[in-house]
This record gives sequence, C-alpha cells and structure tokens, in this order.
Amino acid sequence: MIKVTGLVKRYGKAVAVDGLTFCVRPGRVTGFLGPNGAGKSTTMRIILGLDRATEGRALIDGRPLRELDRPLSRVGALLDASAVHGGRTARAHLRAVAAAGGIGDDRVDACLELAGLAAVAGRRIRGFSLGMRQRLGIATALLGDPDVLLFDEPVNGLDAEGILWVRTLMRGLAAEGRTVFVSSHLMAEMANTADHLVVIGRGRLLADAPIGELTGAASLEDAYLELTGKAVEFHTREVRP
Ligand SMILES: Nc1ncnc2c1ncn2[C@@H]1O[C@H](COP(=O)(O)OP(=O)(O)OP(=O)(O)O)[C@@H](O)[C@H]1O
Repeated sequence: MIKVTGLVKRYGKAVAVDGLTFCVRPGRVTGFLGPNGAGKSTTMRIILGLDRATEGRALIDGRPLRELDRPLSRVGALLDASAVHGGRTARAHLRAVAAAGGIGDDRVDACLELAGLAAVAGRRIRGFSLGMRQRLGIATALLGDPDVLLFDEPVNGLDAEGILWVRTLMRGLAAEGRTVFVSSHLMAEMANTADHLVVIGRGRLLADAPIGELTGAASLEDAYLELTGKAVEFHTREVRP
C-alpha cells in the first residue's frame, strides 16, 4: 500500500504539490489523473524517494522507500523511459539493474520475454523507438517481481498491441493482489484499465473514488473535464484555418 499524507512540494515560490493526502490500495488498479503540471510526476518521484517532500510524507507499506529492505523487490517503477544508458543493450541494462538489486539473471530473460523484447535484447538502446524504450522501462519495473508498482504514462508511444499488453498486465498485477498506481492522460484507456481514480489539479486533491462513482452516467472524459476545468493551467485556443 502507498500512503501519502499532507504532502507539499515547493520549488522556490512555486507550489507543485499542495497538501495531498490519499491511499493507493492493493488488489486494484488506481489511476492517477490531472492536467499538465498538476504534480503527478512530482508526487511519484517523492513516493520513490527521488525527490524530497517540503512537508508531509509518502510511505510504502508503512515506511519511506529508503528504509525498505531490497527495495527493488518491493517497489517497481517506470518514470522516464529515456533515462537509460543508450550505449548498453537491453539485456545489459536489465542485468546491471538486476545485479544492483540482488536479482537473479533468470528474471532478466523472463522480463525481456514478457515485454516482447526478447528478439532485440542484444541491440543497443540508443537505436530503440519510444515504444521499445517504454517496454524496456516496464520490463525494468517488473524485474524484482515487486508488490508495489508505479507507472508514469506507461502507454506513451506504444502501438495498439502494446497498449493492450499494458492494460492486461496492469489488471493481472492487481488481480494478483499487488498495488498498481498508474498515471495517464488517455481517458479511454484509463476507463478500461483503472478500478479507482485519484485526480489532482494544481497540486491539490480533486477526487479519490471508484471510477463508477466518479463517472456516473457520463464518460470518464466528460467527468474528468468537469472536475478539472478550474485546475487547468495551460489553456489552449481554438485554431481556425
Ligand atoms: N525540478 C523542478 N524545478 C522546478 N519546478 C518543477 C520541477 N519539477 C516539476 N516542477 C514544476 O512542478 C509542477 C508539477 O510538475 P509535474 O511534472 O509533477 O506535473 P505532472 O502532473 O506530472 O505534469 P504532466 O502531466 O505535464 O507530465 C509544474 O509546474 C512543474 O513546472
């Protein structure tokens, strides 16, 4: 379980996260939604111990991530699929992560296979497409067979087969009793994947509810636009040809 309490993150005078409190429970897929700049990635980075909270705390199974034993086997994450050493092959990358986390090489091959990358495992990552990098990022998150998984926009750049794979994977991981927390801007995909939603805007909690309760008779897109209308920072204008 992930528990975020009174979380605040300021960058100078700018407030990226503004008093967030919510729980991500095991056994279901929890979607994390919010407009551009709402604070989703910042919240995930703090949960993962990659950024420090200004106030409040984020705990995984009751502890900050840095206090967990063998953290790679407890928590897996995809944050930025481009943050990998391009000169390495996919297999070498996964082996390096596995070695650092005390994970056996057998998991490397299993995760390459699972992500559909077995045939390109010996290729350098710098030649990978965005979708291949996403698949590698997801394979990396799964390496330690963790109970808690965070994915920041996992279907970004994936083809139709990849999107279906991610949806099935997330639902399968949740059905196994794992905690699955996933951000996305794709409402139709979220409607198909998530059981529960945490919605934020300008760093504040807007909703924390089962998806059916949030949408009612409306589509998720309509319910989301209604909910976040006042929290959109980057407004666009209609362009007429
Ligand atoms: N390192 C940083 N320094 C200064 N400001 C930052 C930093 N990281 C994030 N921010 C700011 O914090 C706010 C929240 O950003 P964040 O990336 O968490 O939003 P997001 O919800 O993930 O957005 P998106 O959907 O566009 O990816 C934004 O205003 C962003 O400019």
